[in-house]
Amino acid sequence: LWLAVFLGGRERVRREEKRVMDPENREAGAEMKGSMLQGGDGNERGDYVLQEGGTLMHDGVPQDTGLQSDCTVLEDGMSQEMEDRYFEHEHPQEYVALCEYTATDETQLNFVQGDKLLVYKMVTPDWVWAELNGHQGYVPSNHIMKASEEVQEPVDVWQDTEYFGSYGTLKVHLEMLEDRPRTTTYQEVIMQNKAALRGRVILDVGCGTGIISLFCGLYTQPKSVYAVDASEIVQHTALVVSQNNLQDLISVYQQKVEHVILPEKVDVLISEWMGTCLVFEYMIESVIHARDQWLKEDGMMWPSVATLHFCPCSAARDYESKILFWDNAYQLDLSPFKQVALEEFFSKPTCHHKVGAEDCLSEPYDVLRLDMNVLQVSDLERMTGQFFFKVIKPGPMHGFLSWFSVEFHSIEQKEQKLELSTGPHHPATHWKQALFMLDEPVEVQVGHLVTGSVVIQRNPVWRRHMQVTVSFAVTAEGQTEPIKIAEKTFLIWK
Ligand SMILES: C[S@@+](CC[C@H](N)C(=O)[O-])C[C@H]1O[C@@H](n2cnc3c(N)ncnc32)[C@H](O)[C@@H]1O
Repeated sequence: LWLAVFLGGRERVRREEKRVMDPENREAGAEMKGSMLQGGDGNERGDYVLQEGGTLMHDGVPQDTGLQSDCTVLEDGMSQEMEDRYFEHEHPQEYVALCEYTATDETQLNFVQGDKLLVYKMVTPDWVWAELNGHQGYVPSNHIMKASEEVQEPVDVWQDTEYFGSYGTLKVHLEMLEDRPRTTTYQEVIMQNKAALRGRVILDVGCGTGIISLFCGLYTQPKSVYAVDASEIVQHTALVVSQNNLQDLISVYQQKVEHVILPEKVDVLISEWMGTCLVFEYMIESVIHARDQWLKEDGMMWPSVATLHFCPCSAARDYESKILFWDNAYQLDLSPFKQVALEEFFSKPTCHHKVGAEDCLSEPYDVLRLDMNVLQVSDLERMTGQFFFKVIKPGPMHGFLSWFSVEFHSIEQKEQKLELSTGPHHPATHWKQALFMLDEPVEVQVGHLVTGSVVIQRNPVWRRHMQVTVSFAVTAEGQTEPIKIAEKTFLIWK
């Protein structure tokens, strides 16, 4: 659900620009005598001479300093125009000294490593005019770097600020609470296991408003419930717990579950962690960490199993409105926009999309089945599933529809389970379905086979994101040569 906020939110931009310092240059002492500037390393920089009249000479060649040639040189080596220009019109910028520097005359500044200097102007490629502790003077440019570059801001590859920020708003939680198929499934699981939960310790990973913990407190008599969430919403959750007089049973922690220290191990770990295409957001990783850290050996995971389903489908309305539209609009051929439209509309799945069950062209196929008791974090990097569809309804196959379901195993009756499905044959949930549109439809007939694979590759940098590659072949009944072979990769969302 974070997605909606994320898409509208501000993305962090990784700073590509990085100043590379040459340690030899940095260490080399620069000399300056009077108005003569000398390059510190004595190599390419040569000699600079600021002549009367303001002309800066480099190895005898006049340099363009951006100054008028008829400006007058002041006693300290600065021209009047420099002063005007630097001090009245330029905004000084903060720089940091990379190492110590001892001035070789009174027009230069002394400084030590870490000093913060205000730089007014780059006078030559090697010298800047700067200020330190109220004194102004020349500073060799290879001894300093911009303060903003000083410490590379660590990139938040989990985007936790935005992520937990979005879960800190009530709008997101209201949408989840209003999703009755979702919320009542968790309620039912707890009620059905009421007897087995008596005296047990429960961990609610990502408790949000606390609804699951509150159900546990209300319907069962657990020993204790630990409700953990890193978003600010839990400040209110703690009040709600007291308001319902459940503070002796439920303890609320505002922390990432990876960092929480609980007083004891737990019998049951319950969490609502599922995202688009089951795993987007990769909160599942936090659940696995919590399981390994806090669940007793024979403890119960809820959900116990999570399954991703795919199904070939028609989506004529989407294809017509987004792609065919460009063939003829207002009696004009706008088809050159079709390629742009494919990129813009169909390079990512259409999420939270409701496709009718009547648009499914075959029975769905379980492409991934995750056993939450044994799943490892390393399994999440690349997940591959196969599909094998037999077409039961003819039509244009515009793409694949995907959704997930989760199972909750009973604590006492091993065979009994409760299921929450987000598919088109079940009551709509806030997840709806994800539609993976092909670039062009394939006509399929009853009996055709659509076989292939789905690969979910987690983004190696942005840990909440992934790409989904669907490869498939369509083969007519009784034939061996496919009518169509294709592959398409979709981003969710980076
Ligand atoms: C999908 S919401 C579910 C909220 C609530 N359990 C419910 O059913 O209404 C997921 C919640 O998990 C929290 N969360 C995600 N990752 C977490 C982590 N690593 N540690 C703690 N909380 C986390 C989020 O802040 C969010 O409130």
